[in-house]
Amino acid sequence: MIIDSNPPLLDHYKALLDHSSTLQTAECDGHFDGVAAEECQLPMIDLNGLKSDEALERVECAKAISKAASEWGFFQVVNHGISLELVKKMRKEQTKLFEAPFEDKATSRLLNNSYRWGTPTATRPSQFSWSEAFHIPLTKVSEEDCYGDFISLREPTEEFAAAMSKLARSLAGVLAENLGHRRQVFEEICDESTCFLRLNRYPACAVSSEIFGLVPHTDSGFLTILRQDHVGGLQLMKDYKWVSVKPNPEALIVNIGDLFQAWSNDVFKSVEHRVMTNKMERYSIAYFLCPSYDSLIGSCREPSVYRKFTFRQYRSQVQEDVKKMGYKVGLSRFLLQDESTHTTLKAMKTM
Ligand SMILES: C=C1C[C@]23C[C@@]1(O)CC[C@H]2[C@@]12CC[C@H](O)[C@@](C)(C(=O)O1)[C@H]2[C@@H]3C(=O)O
Ligand SMILES: O=C(O)CCC(=O)C(=O)O
Ligand SMILES: [Fe+2]
Repeated sequence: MIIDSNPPLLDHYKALLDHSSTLQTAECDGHFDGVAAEECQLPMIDLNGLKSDEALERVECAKAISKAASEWGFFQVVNHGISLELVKKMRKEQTKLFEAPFEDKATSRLLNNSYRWGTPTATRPSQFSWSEAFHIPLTKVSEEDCYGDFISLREPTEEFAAAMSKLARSLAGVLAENLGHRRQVFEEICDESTCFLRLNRYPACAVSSEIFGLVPHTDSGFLTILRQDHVGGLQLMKDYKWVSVKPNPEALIVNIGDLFQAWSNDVFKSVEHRVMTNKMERYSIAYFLCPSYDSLIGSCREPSVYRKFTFRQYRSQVQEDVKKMGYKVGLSRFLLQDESTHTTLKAMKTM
């Protein structure tokens, strides 16, 4: 059996796994239904439509984006303006970074000291994340000092982050406009202070195919753009079932985050997703478009489903819940009505 020891995921989780007589996986916790998830074709949007000379084509493209954001919460885009050459350069440098010895990644203050691995707070297998990541704040992307011995990562990261940022803002603008708002509304509340790039690596996992690469969650920000490699493993909730997203080398995946769901008053959906492990390692990069900490997120329509809150309040509530309960409760914490009922239902679901 090939066990990846960088990072030392197995050493860390062994005690929890050893606890049960059989290998206790997330299935035993009721998180797997025992049926292989069906592969789905996410709505595919050709972004050339937004630049068309024909007004009708531009409108149709914008409508297709909004439809996908409200029916799926997820879609994929092609002709997004990020070249395959840049994606390949990024992958090469990302691989070099993660291949570094564990101690270097964990202790050398790399990339704003943003290295994370596994789930330190996990008390049972369903809470494991068999993965490692760097969260690079956009404000740090250009700082040479952040890169240490990995300075060749700086140039592609800078270019990649700028392109993802432009794309995320443009998509958020289209979605806002389709709800009757100004395209610039997100330009005004999103600055670089909270947006970040997350470099993910999911090591090969020979322990069980039923351990998560990344535990089920919704993203907290406005919008996420993801580049996944050819391995696959991303699954999302569609019509109360987990479905797998087929990798497409030319496409980027876009998903709505909690704050966009709140802002749109539940028109756009922040959908739960997770990453399954594989016998092959997998890489991905996600860009998170977030508002500055103190901007107030209210609903763009009345009557509002959620009370107004800032991103700072939302983040600290998520962190508090994860610390206290081991999972994120999320948006239902901020519902104006039936607050306690929703929180209880969500808690029961994740038990
Ligand atoms: C334990 C957790 C931290 C996390 C929310 C979660 O319940 C499950 C996934 C985590 C994740 C992964 C992607 C993003 O980086 C993140 C900010 C998110 O929205 O979900 C983190 C959460 C977090 O650290 O707040
Ligand atoms: O790696 C993936 O496919 C998904 C990553 C993800 O969901 C996240 O970083 O929030
Ligand atoms: Fe996510």
